[in-house]
Amino acid sequence: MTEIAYRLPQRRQLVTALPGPRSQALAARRKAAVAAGVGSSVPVYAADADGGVIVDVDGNALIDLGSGIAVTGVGASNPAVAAAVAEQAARFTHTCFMVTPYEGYVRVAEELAALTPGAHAKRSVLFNSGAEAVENAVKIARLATGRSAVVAFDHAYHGRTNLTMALTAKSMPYKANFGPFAPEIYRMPMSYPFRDEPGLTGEQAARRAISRIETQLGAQTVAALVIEPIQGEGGFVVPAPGFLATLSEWAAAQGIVFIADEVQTGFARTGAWFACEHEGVVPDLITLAKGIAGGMPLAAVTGRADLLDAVHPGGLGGTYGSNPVACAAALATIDQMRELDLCGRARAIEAAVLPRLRDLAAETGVIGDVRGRGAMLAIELVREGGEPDADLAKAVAAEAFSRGVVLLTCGSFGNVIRLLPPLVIGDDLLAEGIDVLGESLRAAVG
Ligand SMILES: Cc1ncc(COP(=O)(O)O)c(CNCCCC(=O)O)c1O
Repeated sequence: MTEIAYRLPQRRQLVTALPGPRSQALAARRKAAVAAGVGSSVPVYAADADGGVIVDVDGNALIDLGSGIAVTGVGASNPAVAAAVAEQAARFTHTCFMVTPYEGYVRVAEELAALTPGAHAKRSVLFNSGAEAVENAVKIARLATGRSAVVAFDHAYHGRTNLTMALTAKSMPYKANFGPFAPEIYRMPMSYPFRDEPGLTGEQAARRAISRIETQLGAQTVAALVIEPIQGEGGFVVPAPGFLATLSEWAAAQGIVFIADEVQTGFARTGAWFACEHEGVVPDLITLAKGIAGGMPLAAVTGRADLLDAVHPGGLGGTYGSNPVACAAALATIDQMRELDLCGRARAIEAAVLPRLRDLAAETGVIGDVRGRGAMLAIELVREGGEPDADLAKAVAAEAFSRGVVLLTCGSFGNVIRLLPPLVIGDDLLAEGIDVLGESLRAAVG
């Protein structure tokens, strides 16, 4: 694998209490200026970041196992991405593609057509955020099918806009008191092997959902089925083999648009360009964001040309969608993913980390499930009887942070510790991060 040259020392180093004085001062200023509704996982403020390290404003170097929620796979200051951003910004930062178009958009769309699953004719439309992409994928499916019902799944997360909140399962903090929500959204049971009845196969779980759709809605009323191939915020739920393929085949037979939401799973994160590939599923539409542009805000709906071209001229767009600087970042990011073989690196991360998580499970007895693919891995923490232990997950993340590791939790029950390291993280630093996870788990369990 290509050697990576880092700009910052790839080491964990704490030089003040956490948070240090500068972070504390920033926290006070934030309180007076930033909405209280915006949360942060850690109480320190970033000053620099490179590879697997985030340096805070007090000089503390932390191991990053979050990648800004699965975004900085190529690193938070990848030199090729930074150069592409600077070069484009020096030429023009914006003309609005709906006014004066530019090549960057076209090149990104060409890349997405080539990279996403399926050899069929594809089109893309670019946006700024994952939620915007999901919103528009549903718009396209409804227009193309003339139907209005949309199916989402238990534990799903699709965004914070009104429609994507309706698609998202967990109320607090994403939906509570923000309703009423968009109509015609229907929630079906997910394949959640750890919490399903033992032995339920992926196909059986899919048939369970299909039966409810047919009984409660009627397949012919359904425009789209929206699903994350591996659920992210809902707990890194990897459906049983066959679940996605059974749903996809059934949807095709019913004229239902199969939308794979790969905002969190896309762009090498799971060890393939897209997680659908692991299950041999070719989605009709795929929504993309996060890892696409090395940290610059860009999102996309890519998929069947007949669906996307069904929309009337002017029916899709937005002022900033496909910002040219973000497009330049995306092109550089995709090149870096190829050059550094980040799909291979994600698979290597899985091979190095999953066995260690399983050892931790055997040692501690508080890990009910170890799961994930590539560099999207998780442990689900439980009490004696298997009930979710969100308090323990919180305590582990806090303990890890106190030791200089940024670790994220997730899950419908808040009891999942997730690992999302930058795909460019070095082996030694990653191993140290997992050491700290183990130390933190032991300390939290007591
Ligand atoms: C599958 C999937 N679809 C859609 C989205 C939404 O993407 P945006 O770019 O945050 O709008 C996500 C964003 N996930 C992180 C949200 C963090 C938070 O807001 O608390 C996702 O994971």
